[in-house]
Amino acid sequence: MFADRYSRRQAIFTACLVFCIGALFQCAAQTFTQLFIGRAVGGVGVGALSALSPLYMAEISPPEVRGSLMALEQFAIVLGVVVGFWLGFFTRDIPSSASWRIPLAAQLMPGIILLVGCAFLPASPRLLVLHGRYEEAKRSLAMLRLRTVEEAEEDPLIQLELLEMRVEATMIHRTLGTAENFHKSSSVFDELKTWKRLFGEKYRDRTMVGVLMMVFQQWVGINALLYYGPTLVRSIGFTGDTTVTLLVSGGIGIVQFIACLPAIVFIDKWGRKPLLRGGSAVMAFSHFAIAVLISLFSEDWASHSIAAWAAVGCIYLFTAAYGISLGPIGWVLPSEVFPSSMRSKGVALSTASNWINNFLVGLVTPVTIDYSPSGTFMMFAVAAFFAYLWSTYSVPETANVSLEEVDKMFRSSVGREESALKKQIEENVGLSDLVRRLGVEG
Ligand SMILES: O[C@H]1[C@H](O)[C@@H](O)[C@H](O)[C@@H](O)[C@H]1O
Repeated sequence: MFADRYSRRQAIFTACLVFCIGALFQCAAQTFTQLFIGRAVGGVGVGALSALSPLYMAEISPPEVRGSLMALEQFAIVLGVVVGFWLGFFTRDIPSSASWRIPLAAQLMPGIILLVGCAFLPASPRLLVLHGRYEEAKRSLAMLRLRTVEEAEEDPLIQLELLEMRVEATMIHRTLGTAENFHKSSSVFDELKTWKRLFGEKYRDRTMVGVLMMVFQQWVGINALLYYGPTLVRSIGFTGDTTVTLLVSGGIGIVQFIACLPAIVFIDKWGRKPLLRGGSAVMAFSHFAIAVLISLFSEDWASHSIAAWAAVGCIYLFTAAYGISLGPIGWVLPSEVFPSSMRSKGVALSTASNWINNFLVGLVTPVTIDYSPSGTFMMFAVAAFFAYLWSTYSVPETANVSLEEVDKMFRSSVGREESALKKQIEENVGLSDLVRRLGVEG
């Protein structure tokens, strides 16, 4: 709500401030309750930021490199996972509260950088267009594409981007009311109505893409490995030294981090779908192999050390496959599938799905490991298999198309009347004309 009514920047700044206050509380905590309150406040900030960042990045990126730029979010998340783990690892033996205060204080560093950095973030041109502030939108887009305003006026590609945004905004204003209405504060009832639209006929498909994306991202079990790594590693035979189990599970973060790099390079070249399909297939295979190895050898790992190492290899294989597919794409796809009018709410819902499922996996995993370690890996294998089917049959390819064109992919099922209206608007704002001219010149 805040992100739509004011600006993406203000919303990011506020969420970041909340996060920093929470982090300060945590590292200065004197009692468990204070630590708990600090975690809760920090959690509110990070929850909001995890929805706001992909939303903002999708809106400012040029289509050809949007996937790579957005995959940087995953890069940053995993960098945090790795730094957090290893900082905790190295400070764990400090014989004072510094052992946990240092890792908790480390959060403040990226928090403060972002807080200061907000002053330099250009406004989202899409939101400005939606608010009817065309001149500012042009200036902001020029800045984002490293042009002066005069150059932007001459550049047909920037003009095309701006016109596409205007067409979409006009469509939205026809359905939701004027630009002023969009900007004006709405009642709780109006807000609820907009949320309800996410589940109506027109947006249901996209809502499913956003929500399911995160269901699969979580249920293939990445956080089970990150949270319960040492326990899971013990379940595949490494029962001795705690340092070994910690090191193996610490390696999971590093593999995920390294795997993110090819994702950044290939996500726009190869597209989202091939990465999702290939990644899910490899994940299903590795989890399945671990489940089989556990059920064959768990009675006597000591005399089957090769099998135990093969299982560790499969854990790393899974992590690499996840790190190049569901990990980064989970943060890319939801922001791409929604039109501007519904993007902030759609992405917020997908992000909520991420955290809710993350929480559920965290809750369920210790119980299932206790009951059956091989069954636990089988459960993740099944989730990865469904992710494969879903990415094959339900996911649209969003690589290299503008957000407005993605909108068209879904609209094709929404009806002819609307496309006729859109054509009319395209004529009115001069988009069709520009496209014709570019076609002739090209
Ligand atoms: O994309 C991220 C990443 O893969 C993290 O390691 C994981 O902890 C998050 O839950 C996930 O959303």
